[in-house]
Amino acid sequence: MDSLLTLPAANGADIRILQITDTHLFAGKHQSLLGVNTWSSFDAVLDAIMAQQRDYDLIIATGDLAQDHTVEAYQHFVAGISRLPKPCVWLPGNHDFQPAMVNTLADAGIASDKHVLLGEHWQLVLLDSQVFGVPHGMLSEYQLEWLDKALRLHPERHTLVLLHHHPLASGCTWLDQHSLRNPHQLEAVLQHFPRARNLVCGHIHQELDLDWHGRRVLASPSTCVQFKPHCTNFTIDNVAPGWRWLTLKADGVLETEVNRLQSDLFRPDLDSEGY
Ligand SMILES: Nc1ncnc2c1ncn2[C@@H]1O[C@@H]2COP(=O)(O)O[C@H]2[C@H]1O
Ligand SMILES: [Fe+2]
Repeated sequence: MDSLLTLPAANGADIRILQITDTHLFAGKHQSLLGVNTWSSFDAVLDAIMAQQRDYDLIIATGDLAQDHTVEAYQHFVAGISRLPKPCVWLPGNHDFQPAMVNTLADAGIASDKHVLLGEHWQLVLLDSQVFGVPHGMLSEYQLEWLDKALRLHPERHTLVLLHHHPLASGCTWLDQHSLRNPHQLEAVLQHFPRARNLVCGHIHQELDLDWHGRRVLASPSTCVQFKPHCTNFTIDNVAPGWRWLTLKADGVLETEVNRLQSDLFRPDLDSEGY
């Protein structure tokens, strides 16, 4: 089992987390995805987060950190995220290339732990739902067994489960063909753990807050291009890059808010038909 990271709550009992997702960085800092320079938009998001001067304990990076499989793209992620003076944990998305990702992030001292104990009352578990080479997700038997084992260690803790792929229909037909293919198996594990009530994902580049079998599933904007909610076919949204704040309260309540860049510097090419 992956090692266990333990972080104290810096501010009383509440835990505050910053989610960054789907940075889609390239080897070249000049390169763009659907008309958005992904390094510049990530950098602008980091500037805006720093300007907020909020206190927080941990950063979670929920996949698709690189678009082009290169070590250089992960080095750019490291250079950016290192501007924020907090620990970061991460999981892979469908576009990630784990041989480059694992080593580059580890070499930079970014924790590879997938089970994090947060203060006295909470824990995070980070899952790998990548099926290499395809956009949809699947949790392997290994991942499901590991999740079960991790949750059995601390069933009394309130739990946030993180994975890249959304486990339920998002309302975008074209994205729902790329969802997690075995959500029933995830549900079968989670049903034994009533305190595992909250899930956070990336992948769908939009803000969502949905009920899934009595659990809460949050999806979050990308730091680059956004997809328009409730569309049948591929549709880019003309809203700014964003990030999510989460506050985990001692009694198990989760409070959250999405923030976006105020500038309109990162407008995508709305006529693009995919990538
Ligand atoms: N036009 C399209 N139709 C369907 N899927 C697409 C299209 N363009 C891109 N995709 C895939 O949809 C995925 C959604 O988010 P990702 O960034 O993981 O990667 C995207 C691509 O793999
Ligand atoms: Fe993705």
